[in-house]
Amino acid sequence: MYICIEGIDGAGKSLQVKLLSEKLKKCGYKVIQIKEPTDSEIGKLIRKLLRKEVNNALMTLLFAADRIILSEKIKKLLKKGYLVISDRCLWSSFVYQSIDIGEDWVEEVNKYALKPDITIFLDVDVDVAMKRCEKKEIFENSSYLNKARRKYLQLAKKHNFIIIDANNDIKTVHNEILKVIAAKIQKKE
Ligand SMILES: Nc1ncnc2c1ncn2[C@@H]1O[C@H](COP(=O)(O)OP(=O)(O)O)[C@@H](O)[C@H]1O
Ligand SMILES: Cc1cn([C@H]2C[C@H](O)[C@@H](COP(=O)(O)OP(=O)(O)O)O2)c(=O)[nH]c1=O
Repeated sequence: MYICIEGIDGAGKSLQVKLLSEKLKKCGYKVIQIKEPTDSEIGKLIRKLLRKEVNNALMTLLFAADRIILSEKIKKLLKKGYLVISDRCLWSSFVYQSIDIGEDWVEEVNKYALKPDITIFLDVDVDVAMKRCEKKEIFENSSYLNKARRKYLQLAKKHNFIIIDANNDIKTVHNEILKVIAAKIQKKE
């Protein structure tokens, strides 16, 4: 099963991916934790370019390329019975890249990227997220984050994301994620 945790910067994704992975490993599952952008050469280039204002079409293509390589790896892991838990996935491109250039082309270039079986959207108020963020990447300003949050909520409706209130404390959020995932895993077994 391919599980993705999504949300704006500061929602708590990387922390919750880690907590969920550790818990599921303790329960005896084979778990792989991943992240987008990845640590590949393309991922490294993306991180470098994120610090500059780069053409959005180029960023869309780079994110998609990074993701298509990753998708091939995920497919192999799923075949081996792993639970793959990701910090971000193609939905991040649907949110951040489509703000300027619309969703259709973003969807087209991500046609060959794997879609997660379950997407958990950590929904956090922008002011709470900003307080949690120390980094100053171009994405982290309040009007941008507000637009991104609204886009996530639209996608959540369309693609059945599970929405979790990420304003709550770390343990409460973790327990809610666990409840949802446990129910999905048991249903599949
Ligand atoms: N529910 C929470 N309550 C308070 N602080 C949190 C919570 N979740 C995450 N944090 C803290 O906020 C910061 C950003 O969390 P992180 O997991 O990196 O978010 P993201 O990956 O979504 O950007 C970290 O310092 C983390 O410890
Ligand atoms: C995966 C992905 C990330 N991003 C952006 C969102 C983030 O601001 C940035 C870096 O992602 P990330 O490392 O998750 O940021 P952070 O650790 O600060 O939460 O990349 C996109 O714009 N499109 C994408 O497809």
